[in-house]
Amino acid sequence: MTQPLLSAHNLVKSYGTTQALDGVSLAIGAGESVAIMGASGSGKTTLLHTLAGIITPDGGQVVFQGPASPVEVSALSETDRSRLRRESFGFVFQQGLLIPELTAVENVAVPLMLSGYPRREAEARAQHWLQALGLAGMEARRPGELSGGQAQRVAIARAQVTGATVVFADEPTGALDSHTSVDVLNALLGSTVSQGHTLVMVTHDEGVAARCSRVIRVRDGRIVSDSGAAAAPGNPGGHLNAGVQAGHPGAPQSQQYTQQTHQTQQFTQNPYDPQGQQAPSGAQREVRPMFYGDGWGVASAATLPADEMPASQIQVPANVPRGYPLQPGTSGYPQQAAPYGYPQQPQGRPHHNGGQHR
Ligand SMILES: Nc1ncnc2c1ncn2[C@@H]1O[C@H](COP(=O)(O)OP(=O)(O)OP(=O)(O)O)[C@@H](O)[C@H]1O
Repeated sequence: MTQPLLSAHNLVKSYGTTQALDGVSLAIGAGESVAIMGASGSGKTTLLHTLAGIITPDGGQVVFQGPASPVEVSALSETDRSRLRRESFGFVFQQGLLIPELTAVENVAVPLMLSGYPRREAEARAQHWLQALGLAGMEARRPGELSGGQAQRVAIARAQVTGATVVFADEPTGALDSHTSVDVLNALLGSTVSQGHTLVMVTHDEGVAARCSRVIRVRDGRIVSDSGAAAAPGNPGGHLNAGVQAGHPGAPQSQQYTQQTHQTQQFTQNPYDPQGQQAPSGAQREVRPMFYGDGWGVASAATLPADEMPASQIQVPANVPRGYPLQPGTSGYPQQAAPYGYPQQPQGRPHHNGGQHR
């Protein structure tokens, strides 16, 4: 590994008296598939969420190598972390966490719409992804009309549609039978690492972990083994928990983001739908705010048929800043071919659409 794509430096996180992370350091390169394993309560999800900028650590740093410069994820404002998650990271969870009122194609299109793509273009890209993942003909189905494996493939399409550099998955096959698990895992690996992207996945399944290029085992909030530790920069001896040294190239002085005193945001078990958030202004009907694909979205109430849901109901709050540097198509953004027929990443910026989106 020359330059880590994502690195953690001495991460510490406590919940009350529970030490969920106790000095975790690691470095992950582009194109790696990393399985995080460990007993229940060992800190796997906390580590995944901290790497993804969902949880802010009490101590330590997470650095993401953006195309322009390294970004200290753990020091970003909540708004900038949300934008980073929305535009550079993808998420797949055990239960998919699809929006039940929306069709498959709408679910996949939402992250693009949140990034400013007009609905038609977003849905066209979403449709390509659904087809690539073997879901042609199911675009108009709602999550309740899909099998568990199909719903997970929709979730994978949603995670990939923005051209995410890193996909984080938390037990993506945990609710599936073994046959369906293989299908979903093939889809996940084929759409990420096969395109040079990175997959970081929590799993209890040794068979799933065996398909990954690297296995990290966690116990009591510490890394106890790492099959890729020797490859980590600054860790030539492969010492556990020693992944990256202080003074790493991701030092925050080249930070392009607005750094603010970050607020600790308490997430519920569903990080897509945290409590206590205010509905964005301008909502046209009764809505519930959704933290969707790590952007703000507005899902219609259950009474609103999905086919009546205009793009204008999916809005980004006014305080999301423009000019985010990590755009698909930007110099430095991976532009590798899609060897398995997966759609290419979106190119360039979306068209303006009457100011409904940023
Ligand atoms: N929001 C929270 N509030 C309080 N304690 C928490 C919270 N989230 C996690 N914990 C505790 O932190 C520790 C690590 O939790 P975490 O969910 O990261 O473990 P895990 O390895 O992913 O577990 P599992 O495999 O059961 O999902 C556990 O003891 C857990 O009870």
